[in-house]
Amino acid sequence: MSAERGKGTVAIVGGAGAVGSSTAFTLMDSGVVGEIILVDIDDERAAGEAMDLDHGAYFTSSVRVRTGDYEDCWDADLVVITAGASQNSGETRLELMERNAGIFADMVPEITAGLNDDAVVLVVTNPVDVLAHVTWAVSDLPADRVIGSGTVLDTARFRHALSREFDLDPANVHAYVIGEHGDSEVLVWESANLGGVPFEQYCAHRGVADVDALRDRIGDDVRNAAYEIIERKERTNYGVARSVTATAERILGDDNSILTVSTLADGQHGIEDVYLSLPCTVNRGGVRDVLEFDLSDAEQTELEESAAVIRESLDRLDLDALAGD
Ligand SMILES: NC(=O)C1=CN([C@@H]2O[C@H](COP(=O)(O)OP(=O)(O)OC[C@H]3O[C@@H](n4cnc5c(N)ncnc54)[C@H](O)[C@@H]3O)[C@@H](O)[C@H]2O)C=CC1
Ligand SMILES: CC(=O)C(=O)O
Repeated sequence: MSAERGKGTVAIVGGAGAVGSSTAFTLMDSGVVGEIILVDIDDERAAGEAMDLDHGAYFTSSVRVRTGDYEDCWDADLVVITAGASQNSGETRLELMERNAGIFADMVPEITAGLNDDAVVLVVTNPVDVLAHVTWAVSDLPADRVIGSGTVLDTARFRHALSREFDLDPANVHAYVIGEHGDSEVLVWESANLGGVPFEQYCAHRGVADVDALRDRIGDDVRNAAYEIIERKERTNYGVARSVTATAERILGDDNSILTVSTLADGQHGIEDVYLSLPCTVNRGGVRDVLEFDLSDAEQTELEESAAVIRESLDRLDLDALAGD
């Protein structure tokens, strides 16, 4: 790691925006980061955010926060990309694709041209699966070092909903959301468990009368969470900041943690050559391995449909042209 005191350097591209600056704020408390570099085309706002954040370092940690340009990413251990347009109320994540793919095609080669060999790039901008794929395609980076923030946030929303429903410590809730970070995401009930007790068995234990209705209600809440928040405050930033910080901590801490980040599927569950979220072991090298696990037949079909949604979007982009081939 390159930063002072053996801690990591994180560059946040889009760092003056709501998600980027909120992520910088939460990263400052992580204990694994020594320097945060905010990179943004809005130089003035980035400078203001960096000053404001850096003053807070007095109270929390020895993290230094400063601004930089794309070349400053080259010294980073982790580059988080939050740059680009965000959804308006009622807009889907996929509707941002054309706007943000163009930005990525211009920006990513400059960010990655001189990147550390062992740096990891974590894409957050939506539609995150498509843009992680674009980042990989327009750079020379190996796929295991290009990660999308994926459904880490959706998995947190799912676990949060279950823990609130049953008034249970979230640490005892084990459940994943996989597939697209978007409307076609898949809540995996087949392996969901509360303290090791399978979901349906736990529902019986707690006297849940209509398990299907509970599944539907929680599924709708998790899938629509971002729409509900954006309708009220125009954006989501705090939940995602915490989920990106948690992912950054696991990467920089070399933790071998299992997270549902977006990765290039390589035959898992019969899916190939598309970035989507599956449970992955994450460490300093990025994605170490991708897990396959039990899905019901319906969940397997939903996952295939989710992969098809992402694939159709990718097919609308000319990846070769974006890569300048
Ligand atoms: N993956 C996830 O779980 C989530 C993703 N998002 C996505 O994050 C993205 C950012 O959202 P917000 O921060 O709310 O938007 P924002 O508009 O507040 O910030 C975007 C920032 O990107 C900067 N920017 C634009 N083009 C740039 C370029 N070429 N180089 C450097 N900086 C550039 C802008 O100046 C701005 O400061 C959106 O695409 C949003 O949908 C938001 C929440 C959750
Ligand atoms: C905006 C977005 O992707 C989210 O909050 O899930």
